[in-house]
Amino acid sequence: MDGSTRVPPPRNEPVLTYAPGSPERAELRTRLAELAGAPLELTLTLGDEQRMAGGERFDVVQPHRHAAVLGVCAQATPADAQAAIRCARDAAPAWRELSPDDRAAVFLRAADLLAGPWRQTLNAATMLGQSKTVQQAEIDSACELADFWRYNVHFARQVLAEQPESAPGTWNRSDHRPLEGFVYAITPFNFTAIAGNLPTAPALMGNTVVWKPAPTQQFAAHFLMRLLEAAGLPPGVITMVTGDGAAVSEVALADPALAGIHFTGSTRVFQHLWRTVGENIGGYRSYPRLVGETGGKDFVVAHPSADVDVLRTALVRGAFEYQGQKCSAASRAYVPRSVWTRLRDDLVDTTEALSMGDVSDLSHFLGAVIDRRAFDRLARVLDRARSDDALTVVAGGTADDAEGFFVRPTIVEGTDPGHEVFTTEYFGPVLAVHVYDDADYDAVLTQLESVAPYALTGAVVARDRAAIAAAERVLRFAAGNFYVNDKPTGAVVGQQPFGGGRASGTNDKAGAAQNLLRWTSTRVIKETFVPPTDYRYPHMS
Ligand SMILES: NC(=O)c1ccc[n+]([C@@H]2O[C@H](COP(=O)([O-])OP(=O)(O)OC[C@H]3O[C@@H](n4cnc5c(N)ncnc54)[C@H](O)[C@@H]3O)[C@@H](O)[C@H]2O)c1
Ligand SMILES: N[C@@H](CCC=O)C(=O)O
Repeated sequence: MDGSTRVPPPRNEPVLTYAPGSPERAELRTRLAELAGAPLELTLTLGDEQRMAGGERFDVVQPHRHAAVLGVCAQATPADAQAAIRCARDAAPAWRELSPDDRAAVFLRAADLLAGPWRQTLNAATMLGQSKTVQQAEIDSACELADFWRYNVHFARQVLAEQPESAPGTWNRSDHRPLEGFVYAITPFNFTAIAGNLPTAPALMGNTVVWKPAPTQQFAAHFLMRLLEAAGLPPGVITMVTGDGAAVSEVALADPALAGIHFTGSTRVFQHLWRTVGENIGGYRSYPRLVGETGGKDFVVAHPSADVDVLRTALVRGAFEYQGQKCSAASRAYVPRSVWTRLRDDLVDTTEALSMGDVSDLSHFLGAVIDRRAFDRLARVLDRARSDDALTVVAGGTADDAEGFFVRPTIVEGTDPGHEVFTTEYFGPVLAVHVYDDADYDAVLTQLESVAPYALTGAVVARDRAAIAAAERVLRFAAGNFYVNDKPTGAVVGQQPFGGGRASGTNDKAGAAQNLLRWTSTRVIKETFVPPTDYRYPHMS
């Protein structure tokens, strides 16, 4: 990656179909049965040591069958966090001295292992632990993660190759150093790919990392760590700590060597981390880089010229795939009355027919929401919606936790576009619809632009080019990823670099050169070949 070698050109990992009779389907079924049948100890990884964290133990279960335990995990204690930071510090000199090509090779090998022999392990772990259907697991834990690793190597090469001009008689060089200290990567439950990307992107740039996965993603995170080891990641480059992170943050955010935070999760937690760093700012060796991709209240706005079939598909897939638990999920839609008249019954029937259940049965479109907390929160949202005169529940509206945390895909019609259903992130399968008079398209664009604090994803569905152009113009700052005649989910690494602004994050675009730049601290070296030997300038004579 110093410019003298060629790296394999990146390509997006093809999405396998898992159609009946396919070899990938058979292999996945075997792996699902194996992983479901053998509960694991979900340990910390501290250098070459794996042991249970010292705090309270808890079970990691299948969300769609909450009696089925996948493993036992434990809360990391402050002492565990200190041990992790020590590992990161000890591993740093050798890792940053390794050539960029050698570091890149680890992640290119990890990508090939993932796309090949490890594919069904990561898919099965993600399906069982996070209740993803096979389609949702395949685009996440197999394809997107392999893409992150391959494209990051490609983009890192561009970052490292970036060099300044040199005037005659001088040679200027940029030395893209890693940060001085450790990076703290904190990852969400909903994407195994994000869990894999957040610690490895800073590591690729020469940093060592303390990684804390979400407890509800810990099952797949465990296998991810094993995969990185199999790919040749040296011990200590990424240490993995388990649990909810409170004790880890107490230690990590107070450590003078905290060099950066790579976070994805809720706006509330990111703001808490940022605030704590602010309070401790005088105590760090350098200013920690704060990179966070957070919540969303993502919109689909339809114009009277919209194709109803395109709109219906964008809404069903955009709102309900993975139970609406994507930061990018369509959670509010603005539909002109003439289109709603033709769309409503069909959309409701399609939604009511979506099959939901244990994701090991590959025929389902939906699984369960992630845990008891999410279930209770969403059940309360549905209760409120049913008793609110300003809202009409037109599809779904029920939840059942007898076997798993199941929430029916729900559509709520709301007359007031300033209502909470159009502004609050619920992070579940709840789509709010506002029906507007056809003549009010421009006013609707203006209203939806800033009614919610977020600016992550959004989509316009229209055939009229002027309507598309108006949406692009008016909504320029309302989304970091904007879609025309498509659902607002499913960004592909290398094609739609992902991230949003406002309360949705720092928009450092995961899987792009912009993100990798944040994990470097550039030193510029100027060398003068024939230096001056007299301090005086000509104008002084
Ligand atoms: N913008 C994006 O790219 C993106 C992607 C995925 C998810 N998200 C957002 O993530 C949220 C859902 O994910 P979640 O429920 O896992 O989010 P969350 O904020 O509850 O948790 C995220 C991570 O932070 C950890 N955490 C919480 N408090 C902590 C603390 N004090 N110290 C250290 N770690 C702490 C959690 O254990 C978890 O690992 C939604 O708001 C969603 O929009 C955003
Ligand atoms: N990058 C994903 C969303 C990640 C957040 O949950 C998408 O584009 O759907």
